[in-house]
Amino acid sequence: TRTTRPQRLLRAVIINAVRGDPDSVIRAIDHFCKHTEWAMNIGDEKGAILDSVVMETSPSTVLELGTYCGYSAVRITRLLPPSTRLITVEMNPDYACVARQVIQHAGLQDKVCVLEGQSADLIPKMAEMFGIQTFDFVFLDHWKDRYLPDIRLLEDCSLLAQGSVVLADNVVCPGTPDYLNYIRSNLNYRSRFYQAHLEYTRVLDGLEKSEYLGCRQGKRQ
Ligand SMILES: Nc1ncnc2c1ncn2CCOCCNC(=O)c1cc(-c2ccc(F)cc2)cc(O)c1O
Ligand SMILES: [Mg+2]
Repeated sequence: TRTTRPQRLLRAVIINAVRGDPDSVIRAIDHFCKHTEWAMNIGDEKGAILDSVVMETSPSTVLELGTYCGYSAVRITRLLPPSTRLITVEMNPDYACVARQVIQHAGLQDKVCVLEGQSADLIPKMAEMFGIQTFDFVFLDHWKDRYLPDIRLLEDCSLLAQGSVVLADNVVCPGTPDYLNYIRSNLNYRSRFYQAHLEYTRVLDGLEKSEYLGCRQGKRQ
């Protein structure tokens, strides 16, 4: 049977990227997506915004929802201090398998845990599984209609602390209107929109960064 797009992306990484060099893995994927085959990685333009938010947050505990081929896992993890780990959740086993190999090619396999399963099932088990209390940084990049239920679930599981940062991809394209409405009208968050473009295209897209302010009452009128 024909290969899948993630398998063709992985082959491009193995052929073109230097093993153990995360930046060459990022460059190889962006080149593949620009010149060979589009794929739904955050990409270089939005990726640079992701980098800057990770660096300004300098998180100790990081959660990513929606691994796909591991591109953003490599982008995030290459910026983390040695003792920090990324937990990334992917429900598609074929994507997870490719992501583990991309992450390994980048030499970051000891710093990333790729969990297979539905975010809704795994979030309530995170604290117990990893012996953590809260996440300093959360990156949302999975099903766009899961952003809102999952941010609520993170709140209900007390996995956000004052100062935690949540960064959401694709808030314009494909779009996450219910999430944006919730997070922008909620006094427990301070949000900022970063205008950009859908990866490897001229279509408008953007990222929404939201800082959790702790649990205050009420909604903005
Ligand atoms: N743990 C979990 N729990 C639940 N669900 C989960 C999960 N883990 C994975 N999944 C399944 C969803 O995985 C992929 C999600 N990402 C996207 O769908 C996406 C789509 C586009 C896009 C496509 C076509 C266009 F024309 C224009 C834009 C662009 C992007 O940047 C995207 O990120
Ligand atoms: Mg995305």
